[in-house]
Formats: sequence, structure tokens, C-alpha cells
Amino acid sequence: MSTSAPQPPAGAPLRARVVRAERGAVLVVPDADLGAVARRAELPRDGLLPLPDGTRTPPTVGDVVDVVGDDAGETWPADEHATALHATALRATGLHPRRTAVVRDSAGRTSLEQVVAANVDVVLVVEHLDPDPDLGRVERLLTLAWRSGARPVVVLTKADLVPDPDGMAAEVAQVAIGVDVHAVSVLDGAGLEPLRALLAPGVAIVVVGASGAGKSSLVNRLAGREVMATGEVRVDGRGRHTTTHRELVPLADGAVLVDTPGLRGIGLVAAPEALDATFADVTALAAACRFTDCSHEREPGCAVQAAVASGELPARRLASWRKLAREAAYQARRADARLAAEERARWRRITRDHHRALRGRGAPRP
Ligand SMILES: Nc1nc2c(ncn2[C@@H]2O[C@H](COP(=O)(O)OP(=O)(O)OP(=O)(O)O)[C@@H](O)[C@H]2O)c(=O)[nH]1
Ligand SMILES: [Zn+2]
Repeated sequence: MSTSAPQPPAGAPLRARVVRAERGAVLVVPDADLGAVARRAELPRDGLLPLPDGTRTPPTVGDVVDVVGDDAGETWPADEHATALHATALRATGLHPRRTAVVRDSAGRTSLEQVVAANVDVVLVVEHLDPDPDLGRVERLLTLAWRSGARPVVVLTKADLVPDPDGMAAEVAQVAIGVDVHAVSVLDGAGLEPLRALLAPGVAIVVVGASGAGKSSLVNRLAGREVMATGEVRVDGRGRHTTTHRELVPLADGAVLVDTPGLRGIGLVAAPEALDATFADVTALAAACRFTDCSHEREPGCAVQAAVASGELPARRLASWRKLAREAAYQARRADARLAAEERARWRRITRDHHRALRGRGAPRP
């Protein structure tokens, strides 16, 4: 934690990073000192912040925002006890364009997808080596990672429990095209060095993977302290972490972990380009199919089916691609239906308001 945290020149906004988004406010740290004590910054009344192009968006964890203080020359508090001296809230005034965005299909009826984390640099796709890794799950999580725009890295945990971790890693690497695959063990520390190298200052990582994959063990080992709770409730010397819980957690060497509840149990969001990245082999083969809209089922001249027949492409791989492509198509249709419903609702409101305005002016009822 720095004592010489950057200070905005009087009047000029400070670039800050959102460590948690709340209703009406965000908790922020200076973008240049992600380990600093978080301060509260009020949002405009509608809870939205303007991007440079004028569109207004709700900020989320990881966002870079402009903040201004009410008192010119206010310093960032050096430690938690100093926050009382800085009771005046900052104000968030603008949102910087997102470099990357982890999105999930929104359960709500009003928006199509929800950004659960912004400006993530690296997505660690964590899967165990024991029991055997689930290749379909790795492919699903890689698709999510590619969709975000961040760099995916596969981490295979529990290497100490299997006789040939490197051989298994090589097999997984075949379904993780263009992605580094590391076999690691938190027990003996094997394979952790290349991961530490990823944790450069300012780098934001997220960790995705099934329950029991070893996400918390891995992150805590990388951080050298417990930053990700392995159980339900986190208890430490100062009691439960509730109100002060930040979702952008300092790791080592200036890197941060995005640990937000929104990331747990994340659904796949329709994204054909992300599927193309995950299944670059299938995509490349498909380019040689006779029909451009080939579904690779039983069309004549299907290069994908031919590759399966010759053993070049595992049938499992094609089945996995098909399953995710169907899901993506289903979600795209659902999003379209929701958009259409929103549009109808908007028109109903507009017509109603129009009629009210007419009546208000004493115009004859239609
Ligand atoms: N032998 C061995 N066990 C490991 C390793 N990493 C994790 N484990 C064990 O695997 C179990 C699950 O690890 P967690 O880190 O809690 O897994 P998680 O992915 O955070 O699980 P959730 O919190 O449920 O999402 C724990 O019992 C760990 O001790 C490893 O490298 N070697
Ligand atoms: Zn085909």
C-alpha cells in the first residue's frame, strides 16, 4: 500500500479503477496504484457514466473512470484509518472505453447481456488433472475467455496426483489452439513460475473453472496469502469481510485478481467469433466445405465430416463445437426476441405519452 499515492491536480480528474460497483456509487483506487485504499465515488443520479462518444453505461468492476474531488488537492488516504479524514466523497464523471469485457447473458428482461468485469487482461481457465480434465469444459471456458477479448491461459492443477502431467497437458493443448497450457501443483510448486511471470504490474486476471478445480488454492499460492476464500465465509483477524470487500483484489507485484460474484456460474454468451477462435481447426476445415452455409451434418462435399472420417479431427471435438454453436444460436435468438419485446414496449410508451400530451392540450380523444 503506497503512501505517496497519486493526487489529482486541483480540478483535473484522476484516472481511477473501479474495485466494486454499488448502487449509486463505485469504490475506486488510483489506476496507477491498484493496491491503494479504496475510496467511494458518487455516480450521477441515473447510475450511469458517459463514455467519450456520449453513450451512458453502468460502471462495473475493473472499469477505468475519471473521478474528481470536492476539495481541491485532496490526497488519497495512506491507510484505512485515514479514510475518516476524507469523508467528502469523490464524484465519478466519466468512463474510459473498455479494452476487454467479460459478459454474461443477463437474466433480467431489460438488458441483453451484462458486463461482469471490464479491462481484464488474462483469463486463467483452471481445470484439474485428477479426475481427468473435461475437454468440453475447457473448450466452453476458452470460448468465454476469447469472447472477453482478454488472453486465455489454461492451468491444469493437481499435477502431483498424476504420473504424466506433461503428457496430459500436451493432450489438452490440442484443444486449446493458440493458448499456453501449464500443468501445476500448489503442493510442490511445480509449474507456477510461468504463471507468476504473467502477474506484471497493472495486469488484471480472472480465474474461471468448475468447483473443486483448484482456483482458490492456485490464486492464494500465487498471491502468497489468502485472497480468495476457499470456504463460504471469509474470516480474518478483523472479522468478516463484508462492507469492505473489494472485487479487485491486489495480488503480488501490482497485479490484481478480479473476484466478483458475477463471474461464478457464468453462462456462455452468443459469440460466433469466440467459437471460431476456440475451434480454429474446425473453422479452417469449414472453409473448404462445398457449401458456405454447410452445417457439417451430412452435406455432400463437407470437409469437416471428411476430416472426422479420416481421423484428422476427433469426433468429440466436432460434437463439442456443435453443442456450443447451438447454445450460441439459441441465445442469439433469445436476445433478438428480447430486443423486439423491448422495442414494442418502447413504442407503447411513446404512443401512450403522445396520447396523454394530446389530451393534456385538450385535443379530442382519438
Ligand atoms: N493434491 C493437490 N490438491 C489440490 C491442488 N490444488 C487444489 N487442491 C485441492 O483441491 C480441492 C479444491 O481446491 P479449491 O482451491 O478449493 O478449488 P476451487 O476451484 O476454488 O473450488 P470452489 O471454491 O468450489 O470453486 C482442495 O481440497 C484443494 O486442497 C494441487 O495442486 N494438488
Ligand atoms: Zn461442412
